[in-house]
Amino acid sequence: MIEIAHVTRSYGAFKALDDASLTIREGEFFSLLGPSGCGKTTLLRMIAGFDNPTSGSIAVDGQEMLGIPANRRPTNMVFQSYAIFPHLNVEQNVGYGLKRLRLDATEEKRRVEEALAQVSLTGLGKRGATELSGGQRQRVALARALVMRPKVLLLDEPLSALDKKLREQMQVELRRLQQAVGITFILVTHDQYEALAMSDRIAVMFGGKIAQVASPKEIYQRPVNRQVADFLGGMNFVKAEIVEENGASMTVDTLGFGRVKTDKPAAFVRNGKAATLGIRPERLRVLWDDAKDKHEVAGTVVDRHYFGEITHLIVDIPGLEKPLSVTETNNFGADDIPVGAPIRLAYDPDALVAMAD
Ligand SMILES: Nc1ncnc2c1ncn2[C@@H]1O[C@H](COP(=O)(O)OP(=O)(O)OP(=O)(O)O)[C@@H](O)[C@H]1O
Repeated sequence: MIEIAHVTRSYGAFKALDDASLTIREGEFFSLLGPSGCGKTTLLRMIAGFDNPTSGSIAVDGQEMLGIPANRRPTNMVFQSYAIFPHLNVEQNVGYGLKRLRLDATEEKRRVEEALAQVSLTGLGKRGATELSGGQRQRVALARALVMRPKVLLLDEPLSALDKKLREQMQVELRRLQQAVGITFILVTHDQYEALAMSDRIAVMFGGKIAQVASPKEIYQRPVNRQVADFLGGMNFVKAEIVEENGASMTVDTLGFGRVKTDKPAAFVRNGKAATLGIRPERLRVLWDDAKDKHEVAGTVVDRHYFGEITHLIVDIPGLEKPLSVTETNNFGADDIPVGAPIRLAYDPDALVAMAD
């Protein structure tokens, strides 16, 4: 278990990390997600021991890490630029860190073999480091970290140099590997899909602060504020006025959707009677012909964008400040709905989430 408590890292007056607190559980695949410059790499480097907090503490399994050099910590880092040694072969690259442990030759060989098998590189041990594809180099870098049997593996944008197909394949593999070896993985990424696809939990960061920590589904469906909602994909925002609050739910009035009862997230910050409701574009469904739904809004299609398997419809709803963005599959012909056509959209009130502005 990793306990990050009130960690701040200042560069002069600038705080790259500002009072960040976070608990990462043992065996968890945890991602630090946020835009460039939000402080995620800074945090990862401090866990690794390559940098020190200006204040605050970082503990692994109850042991304070401050003052412990990187090579004495139960962590190991895989870098974005894999930094494998070009003059060594795969085996030598993977076994490099083991030299320090002075294992006997058989044991060293066994551990290298084991690490190569974990990343599906069995048989490639004698290959030169320069005779590998990008994906294979990435695996060597992973094996080189795993061979040290760290308690925590730290990954700094490890897939960003790979093309899209390979990246998606490696995401699945990394996730499978993490489950197989059972050690804690902490991944730094600015790619929301990568974080959603791989993680048990995600911390979303902005400007040196942690905005939300939750499961991928919770982060996507119940973002605590507009910034988190926006970063995780498209979101329609609707102005609302709170009529009644009742524990975890509340009733709000909107001009476009009328009066609706919605969930109130635990972290909801009250700002008088005003609130913002969010609904993801794919949670609005086109109602065809005479189909009826208990919850529907009616409007006019003002724009249409074709994306092959899906169509994006922009729908003007009377009373709403901004038109709604709707994602519909093309199974039923959403790609043929003409601009200017009247349209009705069904929604599930559960898909409307209240958030702080
Ligand atoms: N040595 C340094 N001196 C001054 N400022 C720094 C230093 N290192 C990092 N920063 C600043 O701290 C902030 C956080 O940097 P960090 O590398 O953690 O961001 P990041 O979220 O990982 O972004 P990226 O995805 O671009 O790497 C940035 O604004 C960066 O410019």
